[in-house]
Amino acid sequence: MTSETNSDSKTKSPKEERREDDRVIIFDTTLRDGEQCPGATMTYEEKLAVAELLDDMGVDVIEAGFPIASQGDFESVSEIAKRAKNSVICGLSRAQIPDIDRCAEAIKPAKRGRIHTFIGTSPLHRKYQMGIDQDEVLNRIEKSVTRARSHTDDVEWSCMDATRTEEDFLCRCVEMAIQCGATTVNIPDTVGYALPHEFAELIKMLIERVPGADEIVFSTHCHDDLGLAVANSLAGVTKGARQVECTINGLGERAGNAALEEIVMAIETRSDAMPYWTGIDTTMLTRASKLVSAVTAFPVQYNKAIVGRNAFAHESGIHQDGVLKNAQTFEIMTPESVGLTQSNLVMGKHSGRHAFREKLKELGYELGDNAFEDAFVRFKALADRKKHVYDEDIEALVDQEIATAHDRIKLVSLTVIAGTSGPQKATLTLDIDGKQQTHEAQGDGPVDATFAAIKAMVPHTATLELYQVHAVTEGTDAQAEVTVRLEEDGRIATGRGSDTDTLVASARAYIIALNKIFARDVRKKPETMMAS
Ligand SMILES: CC(=O)SCCNC(=O)CCNC(=O)[C@H](O)C(C)(C)COP(=O)(O)OP(=O)(O)OC[C@H]1O[C@@H](n2cnc3c(N)ncnc32)[C@H](O)[C@@H]1OP(=O)(O)O
Ligand SMILES: CC(C)C(=O)C(=O)O
Ligand SMILES: [Mg+2]
Repeated sequence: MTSETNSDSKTKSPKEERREDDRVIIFDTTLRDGEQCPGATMTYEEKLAVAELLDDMGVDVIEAGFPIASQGDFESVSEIAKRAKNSVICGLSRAQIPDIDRCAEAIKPAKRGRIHTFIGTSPLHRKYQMGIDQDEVLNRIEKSVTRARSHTDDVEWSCMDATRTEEDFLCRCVEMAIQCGATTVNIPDTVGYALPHEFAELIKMLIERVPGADEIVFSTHCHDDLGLAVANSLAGVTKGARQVECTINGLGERAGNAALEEIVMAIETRSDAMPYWTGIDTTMLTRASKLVSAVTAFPVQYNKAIVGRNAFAHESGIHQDGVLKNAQTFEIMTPESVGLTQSNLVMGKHSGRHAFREKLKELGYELGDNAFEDAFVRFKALADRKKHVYDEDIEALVDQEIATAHDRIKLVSLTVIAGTSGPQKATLTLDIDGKQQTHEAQGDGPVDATFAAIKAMVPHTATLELYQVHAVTEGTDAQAEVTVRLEEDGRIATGRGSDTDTLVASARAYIIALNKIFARDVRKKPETMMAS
């Protein structure tokens, strides 16, 4: 790599020069492996929305779920299969006939469907997970892949824990899968154990040694336990793998999977050093990241490559100076290439009303004159205290104005009767539009009773999509942090409440989410809001 590799003289291979052999198939498993990480469960509608975006973005294969896992998973895979325009829709199944048949049924509506079947091959998985020997593993590969091929021509087979499997045995397993009709052989680093040079050698070894290897596609599926998932996947590609399994924001079991956005942008940005290419519309990466973060309620870390909020931010003077003169001094890719419509407006205490109005417009606010003046005065006060004012600060500043002006509901007091003798009751006092009201409600447990009391006093159509409790600290006096997600007309509002009393935290979280829904309605009509 020379200093010129990322300069004006950098030569990217034009599209027409791209060789079909160098195309890397992007297999997204956000809806399957991604959803397997604790707390990332998505609703049916959320899965459909994510799948639609992945399809539009040019993802080649969408692993939509594990159909035997639940009726819900079956239905979402099936609906995604029905709706997909371009992507191949894939379902996962163990090396068991009922799993495979259920998967085949789920992907049936797809224009192009794939069955993905897997089995553990390592000594640990053979002995402890399944209690079977090498011959039985081979027998199950034969039966499962053959069964999958009886349903479809597109069959992927995976050797779970491949990187801790004896090489000779792994070769025999891969050979068996190919003989029985697997068209893609996926090599998972299930526990994120491999180092890049080892993973590269493993792919090379399999391609060189296994008969029929040149007839099929080798795939990588790397986990990030040592932070090497992307490096390992790319190392595999350099030795012949042509499918990479990955997820948006790197979501997935434990530390996650290889991040799709990082794989795609590494291939795109370093096309001077690697001949590979993908079919992904990179300008949709930011949207995809935001959508997955919103539906899973998993925040994206600020310094996350490609999609973190600091990924293209420059705050220090020397960097700002360089970027203003030529962005390439400190940027190896443009924000626009990943779909960031980055503003040239750097907001600070020296900004004036024109810039502030433009910024508000860009963020989707149109305030009346009085509201604008109020917001501008508070923005100036904030900029005096803060070194850099981010878009989020301005949004919070204006939203807070809207929220406080329209904080229709406030919690005044809550008394709950719980325990085994039942019925569980909540007596709740709320301040609604400045007037105090009290209501007693019964429920199926104290949380249900509390929410029933809120619903009785503040009738609304939003439905409860998620209720989650986390202990912020340890011990029986821990602060409980409750997350409540409400859905109304396809839009989500999330509320977080904390208190040492879980029920008070629950009531707070619900009320915050409700207030957000009311504030949003007002935000749709800014002038009305300001007039009120
Ligand atoms: C590395 C990965 O990501 S693997 C995918 C992990 N994802 C998931 O597990 C999510 C979905 N899973 C589920 O909903 C459930 O685990 C189900 C429906 C698949 C199975 O549920 P259950 O029948 O209750 O079994 P349970 O999950 O407790 O145990 C797994 C069983 O599958 C067996 N098994 C595990 N992997 C495989 C495989 N690839 N092929 C065949 N059998 C397997 C285990 O040995 C165990 O069998 P046993 O009951 O004979 O001991
Ligand atoms: C099911 C397989 C592909 C998997 O997720 C893994 O091994 O990590
Ligand atoms: Mg995995």
